[in-house]
Amino acid sequence: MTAQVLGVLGGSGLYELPGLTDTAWVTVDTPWGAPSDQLLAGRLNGAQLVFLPRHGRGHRVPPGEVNYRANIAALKQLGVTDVLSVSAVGGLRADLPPGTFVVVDQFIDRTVGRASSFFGTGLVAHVAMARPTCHRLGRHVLAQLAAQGVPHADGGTYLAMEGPQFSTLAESRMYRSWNCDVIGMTNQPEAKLAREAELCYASVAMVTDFDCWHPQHDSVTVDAIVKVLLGNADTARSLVAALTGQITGDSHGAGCACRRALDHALITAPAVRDPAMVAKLQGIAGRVLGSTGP
Ligand SMILES: CSC[C@H]1O[C@H](OP(=O)(O)O)[C@H](O)[C@@H]1O
Ligand SMILES: Nc1ncnc2[nH]cnc12
Repeated sequence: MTAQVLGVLGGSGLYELPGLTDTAWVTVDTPWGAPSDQLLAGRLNGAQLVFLPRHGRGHRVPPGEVNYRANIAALKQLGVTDVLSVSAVGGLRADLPPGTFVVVDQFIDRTVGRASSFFGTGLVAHVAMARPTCHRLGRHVLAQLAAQGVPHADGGTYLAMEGPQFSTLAESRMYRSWNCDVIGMTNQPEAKLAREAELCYASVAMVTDFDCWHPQHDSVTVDAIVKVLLGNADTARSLVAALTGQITGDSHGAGCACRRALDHALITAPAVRDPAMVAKLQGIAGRVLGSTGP
C-alpha cells in the first residue's frame, strides 16, 4: 500500500509545530521556484508529517505574493499525499463567531493575477473542481473536532479575496448575499493547485473576526485577529497531532478520487506537447505523462 503522509500548510498564527520528533527543516527547490520557507519534516504520534508555514516563519510573505505553486510542488516532492490547510478567516454569518472552526468545502475565487495552474501553453489540462476539497480528509478533520469538543461547522463556502487590504462594507455585504460563510485570502489558488497535483486537500478555517459587515463589531484589525489566533493555536496543534496517525492509517486514502484527478484532464495532443513543459511537470503529473514524457 502507498504510504500516506500528511502535509500541513500553516496559516496566520501557525508558523511552528512543536512536539514533532526526528525533525529537520528541509530546503526544497521546485521547477516553480522556492516555497515560502523551508519545510519541517518530522514525526508526530509515530507518523510522518511535513509542515510548511504558508507565509514563512515570522509571516514575511503577503497572501498575493505566496508562491502557491512552489508550496504545493514542494509538499508533493517530499511525499505528501494529504494536505491540511489551516487558515484564519473572517466570519460572514452571525452563527459563526470567532473561535469557530469551519471545515470548508466550497470556494468562490475573487483573487486576481495569481498563478493558478501548473499547466500552460504546451501542455494544457482542465481538472474538475465541482467538489474542491477531499471529502474523506474532511471527515477525518470533522471527527477530530467533534472528539475534542471544538465548536465547528461541517461545510462552508470560503470567499477568497485578493487582499492584502480587508474588504469594504459593500464587498462584505455582497459576499454575504452570495451565501459565502467565511472570507480569507489564501485558500485559492491553493486548492486548485492541490487538485492538479493529485493531492487530497482539506481546509480548516478558524474564524477570528466578523469581517466588517456586523453592526456590533468594529473594522477588522490584525491585532484583534492575532489575539483570537493565539487562543486557537493549541486547538489547531492538537487537531494536527490527532490527524497525523489517522491519515497514515487510512486504507481508503490510496483509492481516493483526488489522487486520480488528472485521469481525464490533459487535452494537448501528445504529438504537440512541449517537451520542456512535459519535463517540468514530471513531479506533478508524471503519473499520467509517463516517466519519459509523450
Ligand atoms: C492576519 S489577517 C489576514 C491574513 O490572515 C489569513 O491568512 P491565512 O489564510 O494564511 O491564515 C488571511 O488569508 C490573510 O492572509
Ligand atoms: N476578515 C477577514 N478578511 C480576510 N481575511 C481574513 N483573515 C482573517 N480575517 C479575515
